[in-house]
Amino acid sequence: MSTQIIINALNTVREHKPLVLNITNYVVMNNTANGLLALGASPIMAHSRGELAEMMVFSGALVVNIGTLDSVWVERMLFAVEQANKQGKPVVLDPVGCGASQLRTHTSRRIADLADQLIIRGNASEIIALAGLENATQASCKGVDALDASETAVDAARYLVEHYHCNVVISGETDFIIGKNSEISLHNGHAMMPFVTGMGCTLSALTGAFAAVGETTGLAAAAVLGVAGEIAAAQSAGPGSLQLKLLDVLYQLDVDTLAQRLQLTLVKIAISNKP
Ligand SMILES: Nc1ncnc2c1ncn2[C@@H]1O[C@H](COP(=O)(O)OP(=O)(O)OP(=O)(O)O)[C@@H](O)[C@H]1O
Ligand SMILES: Cc1ncsc1CCO
Ligand SMILES: [Mg+2]
Repeated sequence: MSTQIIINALNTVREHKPLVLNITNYVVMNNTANGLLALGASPIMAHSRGELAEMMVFSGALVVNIGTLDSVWVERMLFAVEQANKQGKPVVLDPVGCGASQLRTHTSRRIADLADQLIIRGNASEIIALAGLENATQASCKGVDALDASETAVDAARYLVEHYHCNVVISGETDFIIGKNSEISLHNGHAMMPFVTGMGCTLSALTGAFAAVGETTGLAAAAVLGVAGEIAAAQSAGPGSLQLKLLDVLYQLDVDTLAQRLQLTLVKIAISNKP
């Protein structure tokens, strides 16, 4: 069932080419725009207050990535989220480096509080820091790279799902897609992937493309990037080639290869007695 949802979502993105509005960091603007194009979606990077409201009208989703934050960007991000809410559009939050500074942690929480339809995609350290649970094992967050295994962030992700009424994707060697009604672990990807900067940011951008066509769990993006990443890595001598090869593989990825390679496990499915 999950496999079919992923395939349908990829076909729909390619058919509809949704516009994804990104307020993202200086490091990854190029990677993530190219990732969206290779997937079959249409990126726009914008952060001027003078155009965000207009652009949100015809964008399918908003991706807010706090990677190179400063005071001007904080205000713009909150304004953009208000516009997304007004238009009934989903918001993907990438809380890059959450926990590394109070500014990042505080801003991530303000954005998450504000967004009506929210998906959070972060690495384990960011998810643990964002949740800030008192009994959490201390997340080690010194910068933008994860220093914790994704498994250790599952309780934090569950807390975020409840607290912000959102869906959460924890990326890492195993990705976890955590929602109110289901939890899925995904074992695709390749150990070379974290050696390319912005791989997680690309995942968040792709999450925006899928959300724009109604796949708001984050599963399809994690599955597609995981499979594309492992195929690309197998053909790459190192991170330089991987960064380029990934775009070719995303562009060429056919749904049969995707389905054959998927390694996902349904961890939990909610039992509901509601009709
Ligand atoms: N050790 C690994 N093995 C397999 N896949 C991995 C591994 N580490 C990361 N990935 C994959 O790489 C992608 C990015 O995840 P990662 O957790 O590295 O993001 P991130 O830390 O937010 O990256 P960045 O901040 O540089 O954008 C995901 O698709 C994830 O599944
Ligand atoms: C390296 C880096 N620093 C701020 S954002 C970013 C890209 C990966 O998240
Ligand atoms: Mg990241």
